[in-house]
Amino acid sequence: MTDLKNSAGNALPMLVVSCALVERDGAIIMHRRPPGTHHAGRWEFAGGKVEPGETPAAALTRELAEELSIRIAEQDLMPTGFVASSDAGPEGCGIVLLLYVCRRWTGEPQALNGAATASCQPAAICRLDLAPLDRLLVPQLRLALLG
Ligand SMILES: Nc1nc2c([nH]c(=O)n2[C@@H]2O[C@H](COP(=O)(O)OP(=O)(O)OP(=O)(O)O)[C@@H](O)[C@H]2O)c(=O)[nH]1
Repeated sequence: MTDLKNSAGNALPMLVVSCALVERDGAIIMHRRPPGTHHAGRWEFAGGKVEPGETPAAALTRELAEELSIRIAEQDLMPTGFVASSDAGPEGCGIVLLLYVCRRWTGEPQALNGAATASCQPAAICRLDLAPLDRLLVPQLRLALLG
């Protein structure tokens, strides 16, 4: 457990950003975590950790370039939902996972470093073997896509 605290005395969680990339037919591009990582083989919304000094949008832009080799513009990211867990995470530090929706990007998404991708209609996402926090985001995503 981390002993980092903010000025209110709360333990600082790891901040993680993720993105539902919505294709023209409404399918979402999902990402399967590569071998050797925490939750390897489970599906997630693409993204990753926010590094010190980064904004969430900048971190997501970087992660999508590194993870899927696509480019996005920060103004195309729509904040959509979040989940907070006090005990998830490889170091037990707690995690706040933010979800954005993005409908526009440049490049063809590619799975890199042993990962995989799949196009999945929103109604079918919950049938994937999802990482636990990503599963909690699915109802928020479906609500946002209805609007
Ligand atoms: N998306 C997601 N991440 C989770 C969940 N539970 C959990 O501990 N995490 C952690 O959140 C972090 C996600 O960041 P990441 O995708 O950049 O992590 P990584 O280990 O693949 O990359 P790294 O090589 O930069 O450490 C990882 O430490 C991962 O273990 C979960 O349910 N969903």
